[in-house]
Amino acid sequence: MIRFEQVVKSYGGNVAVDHLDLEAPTGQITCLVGPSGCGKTTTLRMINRMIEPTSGTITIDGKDVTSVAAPELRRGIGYVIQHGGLFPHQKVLDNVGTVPRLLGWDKQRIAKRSREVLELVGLPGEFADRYPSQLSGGQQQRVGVARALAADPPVMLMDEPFSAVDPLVRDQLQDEFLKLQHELGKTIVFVTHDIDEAMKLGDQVAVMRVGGKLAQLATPEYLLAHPIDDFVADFVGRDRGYRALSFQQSPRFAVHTEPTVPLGAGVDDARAATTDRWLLVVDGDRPQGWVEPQRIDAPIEPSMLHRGGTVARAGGPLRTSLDAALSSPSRRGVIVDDDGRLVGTVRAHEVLRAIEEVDRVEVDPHDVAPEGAASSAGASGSTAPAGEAGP
Ligand SMILES: Nc1ncnc2c1ncn2[C@@H]1O[C@H](COP(=O)(O)OP(=O)(O)OP(=O)(O)O)[C@@H](O)[C@H]1O
Repeated sequence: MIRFEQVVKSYGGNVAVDHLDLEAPTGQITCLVGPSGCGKTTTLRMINRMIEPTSGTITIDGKDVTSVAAPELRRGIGYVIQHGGLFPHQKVLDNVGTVPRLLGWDKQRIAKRSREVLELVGLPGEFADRYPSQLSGGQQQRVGVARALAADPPVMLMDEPFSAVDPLVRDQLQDEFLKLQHELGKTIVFVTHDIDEAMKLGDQVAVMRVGGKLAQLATPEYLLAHPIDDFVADFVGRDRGYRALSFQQSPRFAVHTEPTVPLGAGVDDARAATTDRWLLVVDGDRPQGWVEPQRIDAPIEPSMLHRGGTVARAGGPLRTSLDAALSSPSRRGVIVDDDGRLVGTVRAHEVLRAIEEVDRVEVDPHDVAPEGAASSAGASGSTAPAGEAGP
């Protein structure tokens, strides 16, 4: 666990981080999020002593970070920054081997491990001999992650690692990163200014306000349900009720059997299959898209399918089921099992009924502002430990 106790960093008269108390639990992702200049990067860099605190202590697993020489400390902590922070004149393989080299590993072991972590982040062998400029932004970012992982440090610090890539690639990198973390279980502190990213990645999210104060620390689900004050509520966004659905698993609402026809079915078969305007087309047991039987005049082929509409996994978050229903041309959301096989369909009003039946996460009694506290409950930081914040 990484623990901040009353940590202050000031530059002359300016306080960048103000009496910060924060715990980043072992094996979890703690996201630091907040407006520009609120002290996120300063907080992160104090962990590996790239910045020294003015006062207060930071410990990793109970050990004060100042008790270890800074270079040695840094070798034991993975660090990833925007654009990957790669050395432009070194090949990918050499970039990845940076820390193992500093640790004095022999060449063979460094090369073997470097290839192994590159594989882990989805960059097969052929990338090893390229220079960073010969990679896309997303690939450079992956190399940055591989480099941080090379010596298998228990702790990783990540400063806006995915913010320089376009939204689609970012989404993909985030998904891969979560999968990797699921396997590796590192203790991660992750700085981002993007609340969606923080909510997606964080086991817990620390919202900071300008002046370097912690406004609230809680699970994403808890933050959405119980923002401590207007600042946090504004920051987590106006559509937070809807977003909170991402964290609510679907109760087992009834899924209806949906009439289907296979790809290649003729006009008559399609018209006989349903009296509804829309008909679901499948390939084997996998949904492909919708057609309007009354509007087709030839056997169904892929180009005729209306593919608008997401599919939702049975038992997945309510938000995806609602999305599936609302985005479907038939207004019936397609539900599939874990292998993508058709289970049936659901309508938006049925999902909404299920939503009404789900309890909101309970407020944590420790989360209430003490009598006479300054204008907001979060003035001295409010923490709802991840363990206590679940439903
Ligand atoms: N070396 C420095 N000298 C003086 N002030 C600094 C220094 N580094 C940071 N600051 C100030 O400390 C405050 C916190 O900066 P920090 O970079 O930690 O914020 P941040 O939340 O990471 O911001 P951003 O999201 O814009 O990167 C800011 O007001 C910044 O101007």
